[in-house]
Amino acid sequence: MAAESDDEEEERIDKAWEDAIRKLLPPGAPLPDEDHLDYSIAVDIDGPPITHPIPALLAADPPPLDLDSLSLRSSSLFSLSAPLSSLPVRFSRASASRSFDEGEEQDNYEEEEGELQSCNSSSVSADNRYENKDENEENDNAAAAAAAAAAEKRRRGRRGVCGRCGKGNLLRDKEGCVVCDSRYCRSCILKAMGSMPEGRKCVSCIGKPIDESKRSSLGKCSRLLRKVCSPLEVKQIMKAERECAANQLRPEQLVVNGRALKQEELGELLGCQFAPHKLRPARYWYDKDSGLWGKEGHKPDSIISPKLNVGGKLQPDASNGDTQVFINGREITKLELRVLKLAKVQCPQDTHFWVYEDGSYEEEGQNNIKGNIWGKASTRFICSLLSLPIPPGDRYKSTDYVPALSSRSMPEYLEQKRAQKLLLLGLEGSGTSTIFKQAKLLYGSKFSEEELQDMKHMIQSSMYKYLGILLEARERFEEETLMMKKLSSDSDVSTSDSGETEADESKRSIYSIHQRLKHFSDWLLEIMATGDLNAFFPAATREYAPVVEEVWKDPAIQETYKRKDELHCLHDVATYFLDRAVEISSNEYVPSEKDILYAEGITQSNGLASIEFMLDDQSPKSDIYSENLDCPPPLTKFQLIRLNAKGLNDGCKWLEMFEDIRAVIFCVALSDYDQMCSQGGSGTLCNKMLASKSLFESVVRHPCFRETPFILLLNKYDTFEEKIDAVPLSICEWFGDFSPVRPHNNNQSLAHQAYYYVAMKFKDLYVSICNRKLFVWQICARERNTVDEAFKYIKEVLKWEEAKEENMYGVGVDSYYTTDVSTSPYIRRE
Ligand SMILES: Nc1nc2c(ncn2[C@@H]2O[C@H](COP(=O)(O)OP(=O)(O)OP(=O)(O)O)[C@@H](O)[C@H]2O)c(=O)[nH]1
Ligand SMILES: [Mg+2]
Repeated sequence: MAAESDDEEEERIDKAWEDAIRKLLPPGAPLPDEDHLDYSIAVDIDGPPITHPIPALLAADPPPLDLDSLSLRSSSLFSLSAPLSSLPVRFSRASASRSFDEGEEQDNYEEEEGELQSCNSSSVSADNRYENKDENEENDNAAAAAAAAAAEKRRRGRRGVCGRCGKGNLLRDKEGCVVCDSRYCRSCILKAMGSMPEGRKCVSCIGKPIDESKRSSLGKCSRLLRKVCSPLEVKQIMKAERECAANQLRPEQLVVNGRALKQEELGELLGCQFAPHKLRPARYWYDKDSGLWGKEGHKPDSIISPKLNVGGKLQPDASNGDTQVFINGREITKLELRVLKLAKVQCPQDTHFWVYEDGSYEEEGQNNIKGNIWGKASTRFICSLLSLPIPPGDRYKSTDYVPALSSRSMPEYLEQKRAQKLLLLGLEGSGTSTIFKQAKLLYGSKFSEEELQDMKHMIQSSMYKYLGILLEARERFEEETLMMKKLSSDSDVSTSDSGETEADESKRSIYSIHQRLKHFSDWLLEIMATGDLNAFFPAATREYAPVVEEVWKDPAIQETYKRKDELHCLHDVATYFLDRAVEISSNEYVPSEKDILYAEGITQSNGLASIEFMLDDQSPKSDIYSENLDCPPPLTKFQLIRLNAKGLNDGCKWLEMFEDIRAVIFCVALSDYDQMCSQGGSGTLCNKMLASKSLFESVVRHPCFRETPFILLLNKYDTFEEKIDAVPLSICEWFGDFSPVRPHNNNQSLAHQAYYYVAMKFKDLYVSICNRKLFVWQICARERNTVDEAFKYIKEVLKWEEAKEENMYGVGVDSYYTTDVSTSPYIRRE
């Protein structure tokens, strides 16, 4: 092993870092405190290439910083111009990801996190994932004590410095001990950890149990270790870290059905075909007959191999259910009951079911199999949405399932791996379905024949809907105009000679259409009034296509369309589709990708939609590598669930159905700031941005999301940019204090300043509600690459949050909130 760094190199790196930051700041501005580096608003916009020389951050290994390759342009950094020097540095993590040396940046990121949490000593716990107090008390064992000692050490020590030499800063690669979390710089790691017979542990920690919060990182090598050890050494160290006796879960750390396991039970549990994944020291319940498995006091978490001889007897209150419906003696939870009802299982109170491992069930004592709970695809879909388990493999399909004790194959393992759920929400028209469809096109499967057919009907129906809105408005405008005409002609009555032609003329206006089209119009409006549009179309689509085209081209309708800003329900895609009425109406029409993206909605019913996809876990920002350096990066499974705005009515009741949401992605259309929509049943008009704000608030306040990170996607930047010069942002009363810096004082465009201001308004609102950090990203959902970038950012945020949860890096939350909007230079100060 060879440690090459020395003090001079350290100093040089510090200096290079400072230089790089200084270049991003206006001349003379002070360097921001490391605590104030903030990655939570992301911008990625075009701008002139950087003109200053590129600093060589890291000279030899890895390669030097290459700003040119990064699209990190001077204009993509906001809040860095002269009047902003008081602000913390903020820049896009995605842009940054392309700007910094990978490992360096990832560690910076983690270290910053680590930094932040240490300010909040109360937040440090052995494992903040444990959900109940009892568990914490139970787990008050050596590992927890070690973690507490480590936390104390972190609190005492100066942040970011090496635990041995005391040098360095937050931004430098460091490696931590898996027992006490002391962190060492490149120069000291080998001296502090020796030959690492049990993996990354200080010499004094060898033999001690690991800090449980680090279990998931066992065997995952960091970049720093790869710098100081050869690949073979890294492999051996990682193997030892995973496999050595001191680092294994101990049987007494697992309590199943109220009894701590014995060594042989632990062996049976870990060696079975469908073992519980991510086992941690905790109390679990296990239903041996069905294989259902969960944390004590909670709903089932997975279905593992049945009939294992582990733990005590399953208790009725194991999952804390209160439904008076029992499965194999356990009172089930409300969520399970809901699924049973959706699966059409009759379950009045005091029903006791026996459920077998394949999902077949019978009422206790009746000896008569009534059906299979998981037999229907719709039930499995609902289970997957509600984070309830379904039997692994095809168990629910066959009754002759024979548990095999070995041969756990990789695909089965992957199938069991739980998808990370992302809930996508937003006001109607904010762009959620466009994002959903982009994700499907980017990462999922192609649209099937059936989906395309559905999309085609959706587009055809929408086309008639747009036409109906226009025809209705035309009638109104015609009436208004004729009324005005009449009023003025009444006042001119003494001077005019009344004649027949004039009387006719007084019944016509620019909004009048030909009598033939009028019949069609009346008929269509009548159908729309009965709410029967979808039932009638698209069957009649082809027949009426020529009339639709004629109506659309009629001057009266074109005049009406000119006043589209007054038609709040008319979407701007109306012209995109109406211009092609005949083509779209034909039998042969197949929607193009562009049509699919421009169409409103995902399916005709446009309700709940969900897709699963895998994203590779490796990112330019990550320094976690699997032990096998040659194997492809691990994949993370995501489930994107899109709930449309209608599903959020009724006080967001639907949201209760979603547990285990890893992140809420809230979408807001930036261009909504001057738009109106009708609110609730009353039909009163309300500014759309304010409606978004109030929806956002109610979702953030929802008890289900108390611990869930939020990512705000500010969409439709393209339309926003187009209109911001003509329509002041302050037209929306929430943005009344927007005060842009004049262009000659500042090289940020007005749209850019306004975007930043809106982001800060939402961040500030979020902090005021839940005192947490809101992550913000800008997109144009119709442009695929911006959605791709957004998902990369979301993936990073999740990793960041995970690192925080696992309490790996000793972090505090306070300095997140230095982004107080009152410091924004774009706000007028009285
Ligand atoms: N100009 C522009 N249009 C966009 C953008 N994102 C979405 N749209 C369009 O806005 C319209 C509405 O977007 P949707 O994705 O259907 O909005 P939604 O949130 O699903 O709303 P509902 O389905 O109506 O509840 C569609 O025509 C999209 O093509 C964008 O970034 N820029
Ligand atoms: Mg839509």
